[in-house]
Amino acid sequence: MTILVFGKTGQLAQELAVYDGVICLGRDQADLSHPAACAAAIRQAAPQAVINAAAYTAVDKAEEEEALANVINGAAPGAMAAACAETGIPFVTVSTDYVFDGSGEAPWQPGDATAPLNAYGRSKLAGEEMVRAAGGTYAILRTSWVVSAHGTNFVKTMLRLGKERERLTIVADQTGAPTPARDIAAACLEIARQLAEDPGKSGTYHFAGQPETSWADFARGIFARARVDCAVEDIPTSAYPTPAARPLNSRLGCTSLETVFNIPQPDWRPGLDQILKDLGELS
Ligand SMILES: NC(=O)C1=CN([C@@H]2O[C@H](COP(=O)(O)OP(=O)(O)OC[C@H]3O[C@@H](n4cnc5c(N)ncnc54)[C@H](OP(=O)(O)O)[C@@H]3O)[C@@H](O)[C@H]2O)C=CC1
Ligand SMILES: Cc1cn([C@H]2C[C@H](O)[C@@H](COP(=O)(O)OP(=O)(O)O[C@H]3O[C@@H](C)C(=O)[C@@H](O)[C@H]3O)O2)c(=O)[nH]c1=O
Ligand SMILES: [Mg+2]
Repeated sequence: MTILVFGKTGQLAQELAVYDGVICLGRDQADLSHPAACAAAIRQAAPQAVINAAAYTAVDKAEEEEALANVINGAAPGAMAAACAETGIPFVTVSTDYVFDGSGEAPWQPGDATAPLNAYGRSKLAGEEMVRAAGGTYAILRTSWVVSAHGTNFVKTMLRLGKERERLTIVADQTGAPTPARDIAAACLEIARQLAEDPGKSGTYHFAGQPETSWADFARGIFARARVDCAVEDIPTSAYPTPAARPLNSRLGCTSLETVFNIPQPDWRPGLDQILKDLGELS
């Protein structure tokens, strides 16, 4: 199966790039701030499926650049989905826990009401709506707290800060689950393959690691595994002000992905160990 991937340098894109039959388009080949160019790239490459692994992911900066975030996270996947619908191929795109308002303590299910707290979440939700409206074969895969050895993420930030400082204050009242980009890549490919066989599986699904944790406990776990000597002090979100508000409850209910696609939730702990090994922080 030939699969066209939007994104080349990002966490997910780099994990997809290692598979045979995957062609990754970087920003120089397809700029998502020009949605029509993304549609044209699909028509030109004539793949058997498309995965969108590119996005505007700078959550705080999006507050100042909401219009640009809306084009990259909204109109661009919309145009990709329309081009895929035209040519009759499956489209897989990735979305986020940040489409929810984070209320309550129950895991969010795919059909639950969305109410993003920030500009990034609104832009991702706009993308979801445009992808559904395109009327083709699609999967929207919402995930959370993506980590890998590549790009920028919480694991790499903690390793950097933890080596510089004796103590860090980390929010302890945001609950969710880290998700290794490597597992998301494998899931996206399996979903694309199954959608090509059965377009009836189209829909919105959740995919996150397990078990649930907080950012503070996750930081402690990273330091324990990598043997970094840095104390973590729990703080409430109110003590860590940021331009963008973040949801307190980021739990994602992932059972429908397992029922429909037979893709189980990964345990993020061996995934973290593999990332630390890839970074040379664990032998
Ligand atoms: N990171 C996370 O914690 C989470 C991510 N997600 C979603 O998962 C998906 C993958 O995220 P992740 O791999 O972490 O993202 P990254 O931030 O690691 O990478 C984003 C990618 O998008 C590309 N990109 C950004 N703007 C453009 C543009 N205008 N034209 C072309 N390419 C562009 C970047 O390219 P360049 O290097 O050139 O800027 C980069 O390759 C996204 O849909 C994201 O919203 C969901 C939940 C959590
Ligand atoms: C560096 C640092 C962060 N934090 C907090 C801030 C935040 O609530 C949490 C995680 O920080 P991050 O910068 O990784 O947060 P953020 O970039 O918002 O992470 C999100 O990215 C987008 C793209 C998503 O879709 C989400 O699923 C989620 O992964 O840790 C501290 O409390 N102390 C610290 O020293
Ligand atoms: Mg971030």
